[in-house]
Amino acid sequence: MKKSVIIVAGGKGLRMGSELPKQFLPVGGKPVLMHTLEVFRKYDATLQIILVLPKEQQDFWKQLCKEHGFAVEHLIASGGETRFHSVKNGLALVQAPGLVGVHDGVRPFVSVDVISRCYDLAKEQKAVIPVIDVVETLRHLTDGGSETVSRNDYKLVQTPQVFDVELLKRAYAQEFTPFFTDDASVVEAMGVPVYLAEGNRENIKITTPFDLKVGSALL
Ligand SMILES: Nc1ccn([C@@H]2O[C@H](COP(=O)(O)OP(=O)(O)OP(=O)(O)O)[C@@H](O)[C@H]2O)c(=O)n1
Ligand SMILES: C[C@](O)(CO)[C@H](O)COP(=O)(O)O
Repeated sequence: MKKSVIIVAGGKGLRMGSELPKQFLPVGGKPVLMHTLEVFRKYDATLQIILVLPKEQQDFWKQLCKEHGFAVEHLIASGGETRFHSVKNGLALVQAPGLVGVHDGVRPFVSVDVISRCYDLAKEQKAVIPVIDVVETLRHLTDGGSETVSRNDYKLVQTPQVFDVELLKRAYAQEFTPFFTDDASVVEAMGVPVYLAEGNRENIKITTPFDLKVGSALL
């Protein structure tokens, strides 16, 4: 079965606040994005990798690849206005039938085990996402104040989110709404259930300068 992954790195990184876009910041001597592509290549030597980058960053990325002797083969698609639009641009390069994963470029610490589990389960389940337990106490904000809710009723959602290609293409043909914060929410909007798989705690999304410090410690 043909397998692809769309690695989205088309965002602005506003919460990181760095001049260099966060996907290019060095962790352990090389850009975040190179770690991310490498772990997918390690998972499967034949996986089609599609990297989504803003148009204006594509030449810089190619230059970085030369400088680092980075040889992981991949296609490049252009970033869109939101994550939804970036995924849609990447998806245009994927052909059915098969499985396609969508992964945040800024999640370089996903494990090969988690990638493998999500693709394996997606052969049967069609829509699979990795999640982890909530380890802190959760409060829900109400009109008057706030109240404790059971953390056992919630999960934290990660990527890669893996789908049957034809299903994901149908999902992404829907009109965008701001409620679409990940790929599962887009698929669910068609009434299709999503299967939960175990993620890995190290699979953090590098969002703020604090996450970069955690990332360096994880290497
Ligand atoms: N228009 C967009 C917005 C986000 N993303 C990608 O989606 C992933 C998760 O988004 P997030 O961490 O929020 O990245 P940014 O949108 O860049 O960050 P911020 O919200 O702080 O600006 C990132 O890999 C980001 O590059 C994307 O491909 N295209
Ligand atoms: C897809 C995601 O990483 C799952 O946790 C998350 O929803 C991305 O959110 P963001 O708003 O782009 O940070």
